[in-house]
Order: sequence, then structure tokens, then C-alpha cells
Amino acid sequence: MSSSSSSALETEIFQYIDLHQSDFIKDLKEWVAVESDSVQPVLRKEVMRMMALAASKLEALGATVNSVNLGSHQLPDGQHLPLPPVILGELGKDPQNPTVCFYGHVDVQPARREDGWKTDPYTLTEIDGNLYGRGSTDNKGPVLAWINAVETFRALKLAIPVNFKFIIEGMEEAGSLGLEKLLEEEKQCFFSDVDFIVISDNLWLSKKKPALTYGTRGNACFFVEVEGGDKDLHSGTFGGIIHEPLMDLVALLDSLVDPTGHIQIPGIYDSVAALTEEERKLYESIEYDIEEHKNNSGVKKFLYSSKEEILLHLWCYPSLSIHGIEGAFHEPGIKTVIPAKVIGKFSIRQVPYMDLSVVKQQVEEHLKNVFSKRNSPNKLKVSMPLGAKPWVADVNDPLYKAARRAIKTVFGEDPDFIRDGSTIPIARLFQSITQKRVIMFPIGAADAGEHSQNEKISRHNYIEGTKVFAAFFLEISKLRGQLHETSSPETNN
Ligand SMILES: C[C@H](N)C(=O)N[C@@H](Cc1c[nH]cn1)C(=O)O
Ligand SMILES: [Zn+2]
Ligand SMILES: [Zn+2]
Repeated sequence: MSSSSSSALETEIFQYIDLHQSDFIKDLKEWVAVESDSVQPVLRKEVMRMMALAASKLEALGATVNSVNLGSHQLPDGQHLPLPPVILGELGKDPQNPTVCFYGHVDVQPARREDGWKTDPYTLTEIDGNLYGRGSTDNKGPVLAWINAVETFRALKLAIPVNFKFIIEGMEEAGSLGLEKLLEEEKQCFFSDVDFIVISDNLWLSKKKPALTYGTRGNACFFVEVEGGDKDLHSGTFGGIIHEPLMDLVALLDSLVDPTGHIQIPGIYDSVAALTEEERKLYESIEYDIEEHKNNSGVKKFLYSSKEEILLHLWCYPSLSIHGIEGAFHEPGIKTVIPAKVIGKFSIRQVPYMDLSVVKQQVEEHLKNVFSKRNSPNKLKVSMPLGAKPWVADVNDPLYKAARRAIKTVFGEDPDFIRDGSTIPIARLFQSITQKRVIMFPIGAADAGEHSQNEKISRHNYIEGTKVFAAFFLEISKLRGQLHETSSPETNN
């Protein structure tokens, strides 16, 4: 479904992509078949295998590939595990051409058939035009769509109008371990001639309408630990005569957010940036179907009922979510135990201009204050193991205009300009460390089910996504001269 405004060159490219759909899907099937789950240590060798597969795919494309060894990391139990290498790839070095660096990850979130998948998560399966499989959208599909687009130019023996760089990692789902250090080391080398970085690791806001993303929230992850004695206790022998750590923890967690979703931590909203008139206008034109979003989530009711309120609370305001409790009994059945030590896990998605260190201090003070009122003899510990900052780009950047034209050519309509409530920590790091601009160019639809059961990419999104990247290469090549005129990215949010 390509628009009638395509040039002869674009038509030739799009026809090739349509004709080679099966090959592109075969490649995705091969990648999805690798259980490259970076979260579970036992699967690390599969992540390694996936990195090797990605490196050979880039080599087959004609790229030079440097698989950078990042050493190892230590698990909480003291065990050392090797980190997967990060792939730095390069294709084309014409000084007349702009150089675009594509970032992607080929590790995935855990998935088991018994979690409620309709099909085996590691066997890409097509049902009604949808390709189901772990990593199909997050993020193997988009990485391959970019590679397919480059491959198309080479297969058709067309002059490639841009130089490509690739940075592909295998630890994104586990916090991109080692990547920040690599960016520091490579900022004057690998990144020196990069004009901008493309990330395709998030979703459109709708099932059908394409989108370009100009902002993501940050994420401050917290552990709150309450420790009583040195062992678990029988609730018949000790219940009623001790301060139970899990009761303290439940009270602490309960103090964080009220039933309307408002965060109860004093001062937390103090630095939240006000919505600008320019942005408010963008919101008006965004197509957002509340019912569709509700259906995608499987919940019956949202906290807010208007489009503007929902988008504001996802994109421009902080939110606090509780993720779990380590040490608490969670298996089916009954166990009449009082756990000795429990760790509550929650995170705060922050927005410009919230400061991570201030947020950390506010959280600590609030929890200590609530805890002190309980007169509990238990020990309280609060830590912030991960802090990622929000990212915002300028929608008036020529890059966004080029991407918008590519989308119009392929999908026949203008994209929505959206922010994303989730976090891609590396986007902000790319900006602040390498000083390069970043564009987020998603090809996955709102119902892709990233991190969830039955993750999918539709055949349509995968193939049209390949075309839109190819069209983007042609649009970028027209930006020669304009790429250097724009100032360095703003990173003070
Ligand atoms: C949007 C991206 N695919 C993603 O899922 N990112 C994670 C990253 C994260 C943030 N804190 C910890 N991990 C997310 O937004 O949850
Ligand atoms: Zn991802
Ligand atoms: Zn993910």
C-alpha cells in the first residue's frame, strides 16, 4: 500500500521489498528462534549466539563489524557472567553522504508458552497476517527491517545515498549493562562522523496510524527493604507478638500513591515542566482511541476519561508503579510463614525537569517518615539501583521532517507526533555523551504486545516498515548541508 506520490526509484525499491517478503520473514523466523533472553543468566549463551548471528547478517550486507568485548558482570549471588559483545558495524564511507547510525537490540524479555502464549514464543507463527513471536517487535523485527532496507539497495545495485553505522546490543532488557562506558570510549572514534542516531524500539499510539516519537519518560527504580530477624518465623508461634516486616512494607507501599493515581511523595511534582501551547496543539490532532487502548490492555477502566488527560498522564506527568515484593511468599497454596526480609520494588517514571537525585532524596525522606510513625524495630533500607533520565527531541528538526515525508510516501498519511510513557535509557545517553541528535522512528503498532504474552508484528508493519526505512534513506540524502546547521541536542531537561 504505497502512495501514488512515489518516484520511479521508490517504486522499484518497494516492488523489490514486496517480492521478497518471504525472505525477510524467513530471516525474522531465524532470529526469533534464538531464545536470547538477557534477563535469565542461564540463557546468556543464547544471547551470545544471537549476537554472532546479527554480526554475520551485517557482514553479509558488506558491513565491517567490530564485536566489542565488554567483559563480565557480577550477579547478586556473586557469580560472574560474560556480557554479550556490542556490535559496531559500518557500511559506506563517502564523505559527501550523511552518516546515520542505527541503534537496536537483539535480546528479549523472558517468555514461556505456559505464561499464556497461543503459540510457541520462539517459533515465529503467522496467524491472520500477524507474526507472533518473542522479539518480533521488541526489537528483532525493526532491526531486521532496517537491514532489509539496506539489503534492498544493494540487491538492486543502487547507489546508497547514506553511510550507515550500526550499534547493536544484547543487554537492553537487563539495563544496557556496559553500554554507557562504551559510548564514552567511542564518542571521539566510532561516533565522530555520525550525523544522527535512529532508534526504532517503541510503538505507534494506534493500531493503524504511523507515528514519530519525540519524547520518552525517564525511570527511577527503587528497592525498599524491611528486615526483621535473621530467619522466617512460624505465624502461629510469633504472629501477633512481633512487628512483621511485610506489614511494614505493605504500609510503606500503600503510602506512595492515592486511589486517583496521584503520587503522595511531598515535592515530587514541583519541577514538572508545564505543557507548552505548541505541544497542546500537537495533542489536538493526535488520533487516539481510548476504547482501542483499553482493549489492547485488557482492563475495564482507565483513571482518566479524556484523550488529553490520558496523554498528559502518560507523557508529561510522572507516574509511580509497584512491580513486586522479593521474599514474600508468592507460590500457589498456603504457607503460614512470616518472612524475615522483604524487598518492595517500585519505579517512578519521571519527566522534564525532574532531577533524579532530588527524586531519590524525596523518596527516601518520605519512606523514612512513614516508617518512623510505625515505631517498628525492623531495619529499613532504600536504594535506587537504576535511574534513567527522560528524553525529548525537537519536532522541527529536519530529521523529523524527512521521516514524516518517508511515512507519507509509504503509508499515504502524515504520522502522529507522539511522546512515549516508557523509557529508552540509551536515547538520553546518546544525546548527552555523543552530543548526537536522536530520532525515534517506531514501526510497531499499538497492539504489538511488547513484554507481554503473544507479542507480534503484523506482516504489514514489518514489510511497510522496511519500505519506510528505505524511503527515509532517500529523504536523508536530501538533507545534505542541513544536518550540520541544527544546534547540538538540548540535554538540560
Ligand atoms: C520501550 C522499551 N522497549 C522498554 O520497554 N524500555 C524499558 C526500559 C526500562 C526502564 N526502566 C527499566 N527498564 C521500560 O520502559 O520499562
Ligand atoms: Zn526494546
Ligand atoms: Zn523491551
